Amino acid sequence: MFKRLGVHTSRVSRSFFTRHLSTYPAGPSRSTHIGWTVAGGVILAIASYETIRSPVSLEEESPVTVSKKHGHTADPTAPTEYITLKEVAKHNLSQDAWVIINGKVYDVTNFHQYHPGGAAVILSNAGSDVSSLFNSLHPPGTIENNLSEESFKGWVDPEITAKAVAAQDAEKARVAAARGALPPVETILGIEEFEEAADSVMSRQASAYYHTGALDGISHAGNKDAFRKCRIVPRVMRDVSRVEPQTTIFGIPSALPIYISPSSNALLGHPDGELNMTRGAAKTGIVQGVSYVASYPLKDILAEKEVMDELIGEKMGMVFQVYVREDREKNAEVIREAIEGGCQALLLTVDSNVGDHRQSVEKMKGTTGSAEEGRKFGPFTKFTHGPHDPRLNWKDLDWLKAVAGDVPIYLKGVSHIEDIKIAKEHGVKGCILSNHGGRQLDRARSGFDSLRRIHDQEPSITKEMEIYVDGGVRRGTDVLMALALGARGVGLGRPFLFAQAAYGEKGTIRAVRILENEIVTAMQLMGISKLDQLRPEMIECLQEVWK
Ligand SMILES: Cc1cc2nc3c(=O)[nH]c(=O)nc-3n(C[C@H](O)[C@H](O)[C@H](O)COP(=O)(O)O)c2cc1C
Repeated sequence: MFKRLGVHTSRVSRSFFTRHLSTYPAGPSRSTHIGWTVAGGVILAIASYETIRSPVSLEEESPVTVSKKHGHTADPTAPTEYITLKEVAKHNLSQDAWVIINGKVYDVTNFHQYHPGGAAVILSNAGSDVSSLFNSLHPPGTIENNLSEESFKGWVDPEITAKAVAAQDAEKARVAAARGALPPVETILGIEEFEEAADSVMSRQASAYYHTGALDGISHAGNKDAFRKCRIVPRVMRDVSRVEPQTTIFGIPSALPIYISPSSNALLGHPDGELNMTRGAAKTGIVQGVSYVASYPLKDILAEKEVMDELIGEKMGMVFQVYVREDREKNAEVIREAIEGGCQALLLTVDSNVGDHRQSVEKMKGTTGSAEEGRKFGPFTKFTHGPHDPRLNWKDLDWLKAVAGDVPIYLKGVSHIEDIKIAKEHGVKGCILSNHGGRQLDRARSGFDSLRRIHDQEPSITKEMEIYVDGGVRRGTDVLMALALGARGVGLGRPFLFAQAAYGEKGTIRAVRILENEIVTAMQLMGISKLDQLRPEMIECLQEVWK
């Protein structure tokens, strides 16, 4: 539910978090209550992503008291008073909303409107225990990164939540066993095989979050289909004993024409989250795209980059993806932090000016929305969309350019050829043709189909500015087909999320190695030894019926 936001993020220090850990009530359920731990200054996720709703009901609770004394306080720092479920239940309004998360009560009245997943899910659960829902979708660190210290209202008696805690522990044990049962990473032979491995170690909700597309999933499925429509016409009898798959991506030298497309919430899959990708990208020489809403704090990712730079003896490739928020000042602060930390380009995501619309994930949250009668919207009703800013428009590029200084800007999520031309006029370095992995506008054309369209209509564009593609790329041949039609490189989102979820850093490296092998072999079989020998004539695609 919660993610880092521009507003109300008065960052609570780690000491706030650890203090709360250390004051957690003593007693039998203490060791089973918390799904998080702190190691070496880094918060490690061992949160269980269980599907349970708390089995606690109001009926199970003792009288209407606001608090009750706890009898066994062996730990002098343990709370002696608890907030009753009945008291929490009273705070179930948008102007007064409390929730229970892992035995702690939080006031989210000033937060719910900024919740990236929408206010509705918080409000429909206000006044209740949302631990299972929360744990299944949020990485550790979420609370302290988003809620102020004052939001913490107190504790719920651990005896009351013991059943829910036990269920979460069972899930933790299941995940540990599933990780132990994973086959060696070297047995993964194609990047799509990571999905099954990752699904076995993730909760149903976390898997759904990674897999899902918007609404009917037409764009999501269409992304892979777009590549299936095409065939390669290889050349023969050429010396391909030496092959060079190297190129530059976003102006950064890259071992391969691929990059890790920025994706949020890597921590949902693995305790090291985005750091797995930082390490994997550095060690294989490809570029990592870091999401504006990465689950690890940006400063931790940048610190890991520094470690990697030292290790590999050069600057690893890292670019920062930008979401424009209503609070531009806070926005600028985050972007400057990324640049100062060594990010070499900015990818401005332009297909997400409002939040997503993913029915399958919504279903799991159990939100119902409104069923009130009456006309809700008039012409040009002003909508609020959580942290996204629906005002985003071309003029914002002047603001971003001023913040970026010399750092080049690329637009991520472009489909229409006219938008590419406007972007060029605004001094943007390049565009990423993408429909956000089919997660935003369902039925939006795939990035690869947009590339084909450009190639048909105005192929010179790919010479005038850098064009990238993402969405549905799963094989080395997909990469080469995109390059043959004018792309400089391609991004992969889900494959790296799943790879790191199942195998951590090793998964990221293995995914790169698999793609490297496929790219090099396909280049040889196509009769080319360098990427610039790829030609559009080597690709033939089924034409759409309307052509
Ligand atoms: C779970 C998930 C989270 C994502 N988060 C972001 C994000 O924070 N910012 C962004 O610009 N794109 C995000 N994307 C989109 C990816 O960058 C990329 O466009 C997409 O995943 C490409 O499609 P693919 O998954 O088929 O490779 C996300 C995608 C997924 C699957």
